[in-house]
Amino acid sequence: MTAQTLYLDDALYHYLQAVSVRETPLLARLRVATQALPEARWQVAPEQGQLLALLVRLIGAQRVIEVGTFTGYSALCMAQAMDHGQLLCCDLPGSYNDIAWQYWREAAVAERIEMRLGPALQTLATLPDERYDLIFIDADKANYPLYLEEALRLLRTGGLVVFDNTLWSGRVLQEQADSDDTRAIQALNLALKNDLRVDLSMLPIGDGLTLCRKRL
Ligand SMILES: C[S@@+](CC[C@H](N)C(=O)[O-])C[C@H]1O[C@@H](n2cnc3c(N)ncnc32)[C@H](O)[C@@H]1O
Repeated sequence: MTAQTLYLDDALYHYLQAVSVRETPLLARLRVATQALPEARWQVAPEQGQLLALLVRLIGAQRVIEVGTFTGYSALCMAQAMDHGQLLCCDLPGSYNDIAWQYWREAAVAERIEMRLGPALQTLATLPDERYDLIFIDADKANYPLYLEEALRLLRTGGLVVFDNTLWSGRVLQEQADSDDTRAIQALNLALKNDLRVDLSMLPIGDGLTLCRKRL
């Protein structure tokens, strides 16, 4: 029996990337362009992007929402995995919005993406119940518990909500949390453990990725 998830040192992590990540040249260019920005660490890891694309394909997602788009890397991964359908991206206005559109156009997926700029909770509140297949949450952490409630309203039965950063660089271990973001992620993780509305798996990939499948 495997007793514990394997610790990945640098060598093993690079091996995992080398043998499993199929990043396209366009995604690689977007990643390199993003690395030049001060907020570079916001972007998901390539293996996370690839997992999101796999999830889109696994459940045949056609209506997808992303909360937190930045330069569009995770959105591009998901959009390219959709044969048809629509990806709604929620973000705040920023110079990185244009970078996202530049790469989405180059990938010929721009026509299946809509971007709404403004606080995502306000955007989500305008959307209809139980219409969406997959929702990826990767924005303001302090609102994660509220995003869970909105996601469960918006998802169809069997739909997936995916939260990024649920290990929060280890800060989830803090007994006296030093920020609202940390407290919110801790609260979300604890609540999900016993939330019978969802099937649950927390993956130690990237900064922690939690998958929740809506049961009813
Ligand atoms: C971690 S980055 C997203 C990274 C992106 N998923 C990727 O892989 O490249 C978080 C994004 O959330 C956006 N954001 C932060 N607070 C937000 C809010 N209240 N509503 C909408 N977007 C927000 C930020 O502008 C930023 O672009």
